[in-house]
Amino acid sequence: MTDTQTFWAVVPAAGVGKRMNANRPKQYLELGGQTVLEQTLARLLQAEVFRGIAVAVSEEDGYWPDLPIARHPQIIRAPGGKERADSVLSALHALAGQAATDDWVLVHDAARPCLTITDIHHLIATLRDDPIGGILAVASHDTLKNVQGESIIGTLDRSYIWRALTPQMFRYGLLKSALQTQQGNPAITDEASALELQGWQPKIVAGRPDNIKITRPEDLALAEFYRAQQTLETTA
Ligand SMILES: Nc1ccn([C@@H]2O[C@H](COP(=O)(O)OP(=O)(O)OP(=O)(O)O)[C@@H](O)[C@H]2O)c(=O)n1
Ligand SMILES: C[C@](O)(CO)[C@H](O)COP(=O)(O)O
Repeated sequence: MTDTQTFWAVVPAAGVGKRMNANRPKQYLELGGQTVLEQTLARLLQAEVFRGIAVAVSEEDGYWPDLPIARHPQIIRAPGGKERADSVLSALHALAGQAATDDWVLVHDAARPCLTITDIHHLIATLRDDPIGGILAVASHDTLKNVQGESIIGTLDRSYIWRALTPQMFRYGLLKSALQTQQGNPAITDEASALELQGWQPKIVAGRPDNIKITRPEDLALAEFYRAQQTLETTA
């Protein structure tokens, strides 16, 4: 195991949060006395493994400059893109000249503030000597149905079905190349799908199911609950 590897984080934070239906993009909603984005970045900084964190924020976004964390020495701002994959690629471009081809990049959604330091360290420890990389994910524990309209047309074999989370951890050069090749492809909703379409088979690493993505209004209270539970765990 080489201890001289370098790790970067990329945080796509340029979405508008349509499904949240709030008065501002969901990453700027209040959570635990700060914004969701600040809480997510705090978890990444607390892991004490990243050389730098590139955050993709919308150009029109008036909220970002007012956040104290925007001036943190490890934070690098990048312009957001039309889709999440474009924002991630933009953040990778912002690391050009600093990140080496074989450096690791962990891409983590700004909308996932319940990520634990333990899961960051677990993902890195599991994949740091892997040639490709992989993702945190959660195995499905429910029966899953294939549906057309309002009718069930089949039942999926759930032993093959996992829910992808973030961070998704890949080598800088490989990830940048895959996202550039797949730019504009609407099927690319995470980093792993871009690698898959290039013929790679990223690894799955079991992560905590409370690492939820704040997507709909009810998710904010759930995130508050999970973070409170995590605090109890760490102080027990
Ligand atoms: N053009 C985009 C779209 C999304 N994201 C980010 O990608 C993460 C996951 O995306 P999602 O949950 O879909 O966020 P939104 O696109 O904002 O949500 P919605 O689809 O409801 O608008 C979020 O942190 C979001 O800010 C981004 O950086 N750039
Ligand atoms: C990257 C991701 O969070 C993995 O589950 C998910 O694909 C993001 O999808 P979204 O539609 O951009 O929220």
